[in-house]
Amino acid sequence: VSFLLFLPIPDRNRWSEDYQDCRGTMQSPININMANTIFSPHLRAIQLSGYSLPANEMLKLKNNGHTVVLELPQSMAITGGYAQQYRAVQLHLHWGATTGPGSEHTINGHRFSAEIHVVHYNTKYDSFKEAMVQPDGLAVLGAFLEMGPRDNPYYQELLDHMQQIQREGEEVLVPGFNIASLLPVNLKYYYRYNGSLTTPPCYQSVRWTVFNQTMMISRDQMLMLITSLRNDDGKPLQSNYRQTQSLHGRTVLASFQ
Ligand SMILES: NS(=O)(=O)c1c(F)c(F)c(SCCc2ccc(C(=O)O)cc2)c(F)c1NC1CCCCCCC1
Ligand SMILES: [Zn+2]
Repeated sequence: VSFLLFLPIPDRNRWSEDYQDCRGTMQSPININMANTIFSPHLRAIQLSGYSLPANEMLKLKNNGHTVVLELPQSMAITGGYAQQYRAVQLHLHWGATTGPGSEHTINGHRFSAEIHVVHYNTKYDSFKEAMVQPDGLAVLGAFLEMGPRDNPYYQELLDHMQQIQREGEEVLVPGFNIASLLPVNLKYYYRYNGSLTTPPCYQSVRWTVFNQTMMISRDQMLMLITSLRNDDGKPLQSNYRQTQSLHGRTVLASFQ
């Protein structure tokens, strides 16, 4: 038994892949091969409630060293498109660098410029912390961002403040706005699969929705996103996406044909 004393004890603060769930068989992100998705007519349009926040509701925007996180009130909820109701926790982004794109999910092997994740927890659990270890505990809405000819005024609500949180740990308060404007207008067309958090502890507790419609922001806005933040080493916070994981036989459903 004495050799057990010499086993390395994982450092709880190290966001590394030595958490056992990170080596599980239901990991995210994944490549979505459109030819292998299954059309499911019972997948209803996603319904959002309470997403339009008044300007006097201030939200915390934080550089946590890995991404930019906007904390969200639990008054925001998913009320359609899932079997149960989910309440919002936070949203954050994944992006690349000037050398290449940075979405987490890929479609037919194509990586998009960036990806937004809006994280929610199942209200059948008392708290997010309790929910995030349950198989039906979390719902994350994901949408791809691409570069287009015009500035996106809704993403500008976040990008306006990135210069104020350049260093890890810095945070700023931003006025509320309609968070639904960060997601596609059409919430009917999406992919659905069971997966995980894409960062340690990699809990396999996420019912993923990846929208088919892509959001457009301008080239200048994308540059702002990929050049504003520094990580805990003071280096540019870029390409903060995890490699795609094996499906291990999982099926990806599509709400459209
Ligand atoms: N794609 S994702 O949803 O898995 C995801 C990532 F890929 C992420 F990379 C992140 S950020 C990395 C995890 C982290 C690090 C520091 C802090 C802090 O100092 O407060 C907090 C979290 C990140 F925050 C999230 N989402 C989080 C999952 C991690 C822990 C619970 C918080 C809610 C959702
Ligand atoms: Zn994410």
